[in-house]
Amino acid sequence: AIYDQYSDLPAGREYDFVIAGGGTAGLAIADRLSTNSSFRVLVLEAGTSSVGVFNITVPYFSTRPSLQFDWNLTTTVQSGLGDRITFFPRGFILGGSSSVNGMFYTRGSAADFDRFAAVTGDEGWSWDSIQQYLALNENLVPPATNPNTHGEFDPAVHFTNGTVDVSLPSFPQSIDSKVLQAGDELGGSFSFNLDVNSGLPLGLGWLPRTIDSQGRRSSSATAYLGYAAKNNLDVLVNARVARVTPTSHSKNSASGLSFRTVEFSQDITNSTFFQVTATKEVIICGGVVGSPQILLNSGIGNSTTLLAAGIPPLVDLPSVGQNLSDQAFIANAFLANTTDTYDDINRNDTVSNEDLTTWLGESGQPGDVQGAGPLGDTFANQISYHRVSDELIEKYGDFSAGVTSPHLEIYPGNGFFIVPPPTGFYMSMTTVVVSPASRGSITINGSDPFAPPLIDPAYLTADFDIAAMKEAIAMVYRFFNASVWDGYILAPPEGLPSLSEFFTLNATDLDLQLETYIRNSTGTSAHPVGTVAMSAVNASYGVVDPDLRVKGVNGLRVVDASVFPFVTCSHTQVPVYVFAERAAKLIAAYWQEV
Ligand SMILES: Cc1cc2nc3c(=O)[nH]c(=O)nc-3n(C[C@H](O)[C@H](O)[C@H](O)COP(=O)(O)OP(=O)(O)OC[C@H]3O[C@@H](n4cnc5c(N)ncnc54)[C@H](O)[C@@H]3O)c2cc1C
Repeated sequence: AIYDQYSDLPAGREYDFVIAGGGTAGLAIADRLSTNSSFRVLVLEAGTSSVGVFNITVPYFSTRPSLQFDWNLTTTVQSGLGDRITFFPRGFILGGSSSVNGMFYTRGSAADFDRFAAVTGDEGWSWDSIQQYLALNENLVPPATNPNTHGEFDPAVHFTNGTVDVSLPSFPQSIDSKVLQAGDELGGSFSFNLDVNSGLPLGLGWLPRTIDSQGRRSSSATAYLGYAAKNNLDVLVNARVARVTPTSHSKNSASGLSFRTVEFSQDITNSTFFQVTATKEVIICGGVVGSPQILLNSGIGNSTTLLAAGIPPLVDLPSVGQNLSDQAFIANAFLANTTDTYDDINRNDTVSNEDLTTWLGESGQPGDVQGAGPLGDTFANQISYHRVSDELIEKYGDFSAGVTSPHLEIYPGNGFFIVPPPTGFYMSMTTVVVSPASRGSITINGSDPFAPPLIDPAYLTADFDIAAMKEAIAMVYRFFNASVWDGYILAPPEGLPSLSEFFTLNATDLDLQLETYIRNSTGTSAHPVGTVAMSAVNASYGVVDPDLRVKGVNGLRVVDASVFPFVTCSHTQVPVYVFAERAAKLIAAYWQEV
């Protein structure tokens, strides 16, 4: 069951597994482990319950982020972004970021997973090996209102028996046919790809999303946890983990320490802590920020910096918090010659209310909706993936996972991204550097376990990243050069040249304009990874081994986006589910054997 107060948990209960963080990975693991009725599982989630939260159920409302369900973190001053600080969204609710994300279903490339296998020396992370976990996770269903999706995906690469509902777009956008026509006309890297989730994502294709057949968000909370009906699974919300502490000595690990006790608080304004000890393992699933923060608070990290922060170092693992990789993102909004966009939904209550009535359907009951109309869908119907030019690769090297893996993602949106200006109708062409070279870090800010950490994604600090973003924006202009857009685009985003000027400006002026625009406009794609990176068993760097056990200690694993050594070329929820599914298997197998 889901509990608000520690005192409400069943008295005297012992737990085999304590999971710190009830997010995307945490709830998937909790569900899988608790299918074994002899395992007793406790999840500690810092945020609130997701049960009955209407706004996160309606897919399009993901464009109206609710600060109540977010950690409200910001980055440090970003030198690559003209010394700006930027918002760094993370879900603060059961389901974690899967409860607030944009619901794009993208797996990454086969090469991404093969690279994971190569750097860890564990074939179990290869593309072929992870198909079984994709199958456990994906439940491809017809979209709400059951439109014809023939030709929008390749059924041979999808799965229909998994846990999270996945569907193709349900609501046609007025730009759909133009986008596809432009791709046909231009060919090249905009050539049609029947399925960007086949492992070979290059090209332009349709975008599946984690939305169910009734047009509702399918998250780790709705799909894996449900209402937590199993009596061997307890979930405590409003429970913020401060640290893990050594429980007993063991001969089986390098440091002799076994971290099986979790210290947490239900009121971070006073320092009352509760402690709970796992008889088998603690699994940290706090995400790319929470997980390194918990480890560092526990004295697991770079001993020198821990001492400086006033924390007694217990295990010297200098990679904790390092290697932060996020994809630079710009939602380039062009003024368009139309009134048929999404813009009014987020600025005109009459339109929004009508759309909500359509989404609710005849019953008008949130639990029994039809999910029709724009609110039952997310904000993009297609997506495209591209390589940068050979010239760039020669100059800077190739930061992608391989030649069939992209550096850039571009996707059209039928409106201004998130909240539009009061007037005007827009078409967005979002550009993302999906294989960044920049690496940043997350460090704790002193010894207060709940003080927000210092988050430095180091956006655009590597020359490759800004050069790649320039190529992405040039691709957008080439895209709009297709004849199907004649007269459709009226004006560029502020700071960019008009469609015709772009091709006539001299190279130096154009480059300068792009540089300024990009540094002023870039923010997070919300896909950070890498701060508790996995590495080969004997590697001199990294934090967890290929089985996701924290190196050099006993009883402690980390499973979430923080363990990816590289960001996949995709949005990151599907890879997180893959890691959670495999981790659950590894954990269950380990404890069944011993
Ligand atoms: C706004 C947004 C939009 C996104 N859009 C997409 C998209 O469209 N498609 C896609 O594939 N990916 C998307 N992503 C990325 C994707 O959702 C994340 O990569 C993924 O959900 C991360 O999973 P996780 O398990 O690593 O972390 P989370 O899901 O964030 O889970 C971490 C959990 O741990 C909890 N926690 C943290 N610290 C503590 C602590 N000290 N004590 C207790 N609990 C703690 C958090 O509250 C949270 O519930 C988006 C992310 C965001 C934020």
